[in-house]
Amino acid sequence: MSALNLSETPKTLSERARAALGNRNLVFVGLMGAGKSAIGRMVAQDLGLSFVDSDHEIERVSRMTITELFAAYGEAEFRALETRVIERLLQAGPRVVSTGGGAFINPNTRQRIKESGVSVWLKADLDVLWNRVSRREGRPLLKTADPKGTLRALMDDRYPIYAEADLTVISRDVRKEVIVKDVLATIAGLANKE
Ligand SMILES: Nc1ncnc2c1ncn2[C@@H]1O[C@H](COP(=O)(O)OP(=O)(O)OP(=O)(O)O)[C@@H](O)[C@H]1O
Ligand SMILES: O=C(O)C1=C[C@@H](O)[C@@H](O)[C@H](O)C1
Ligand SMILES: [Mg+2]
Repeated sequence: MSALNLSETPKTLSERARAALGNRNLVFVGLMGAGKSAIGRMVAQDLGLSFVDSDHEIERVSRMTITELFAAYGEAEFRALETRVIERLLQAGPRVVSTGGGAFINPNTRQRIKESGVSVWLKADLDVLWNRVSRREGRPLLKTADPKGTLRALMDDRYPIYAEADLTVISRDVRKEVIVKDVLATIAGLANKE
């Protein structure tokens, strides 16, 4: 029989995840609709860290929406701005950073994320993503004749790259709190691997 150590208070899941993260940023990557913004904000709250979303930060500094930026300057300029903004956001950690869907695809940004934090890929299947993104405008890459086909093509192109993230959590149709708990448990599990 093992002795009960009363001096050690059991840590909560959030506390264990926070300890495993240490001084590193937590960076969410994945496709549009995966839940990076929604889940990232909730995880930050549980970890007691500040939260920032790169799409929102880009809109704030440019005083334009992402749709307006794409229309006025094109995707290449948007990507250049995104790279600079994320570089800056990663410097002020530890914090939780949710990135735009294309950010991790850029090799420089991917390298910076690898250096400054723990990355979590929120991975979802096509129908989950489609269900979520088809409800809201504001995603210029999906303004095509066949947006669901475009989303499928983005999955084919990008999933091998998102797979380079440190951790993967399946984003599915369950309550957001369930996904948050999965994320925290996966981060807490890092402590056993490192
Ligand atoms: N587990 C979930 N259950 C139900 N709805 C969810 C879940 N996760 C996210 N959502 C909803 O799906 C929508 C898309 O999520 P969110 O905006 O967080 O995705 P995103 O990954 O940030 O996408 P983007 O790359 O376009 O910014 C939001 O309305 C969000 O509230
Ligand atoms: O997947 C993408 O490339 C994008 C996703 C969004 O978060 C925005 O950053 C923008 O619409 C581009
Ligand atoms: Mg988002």
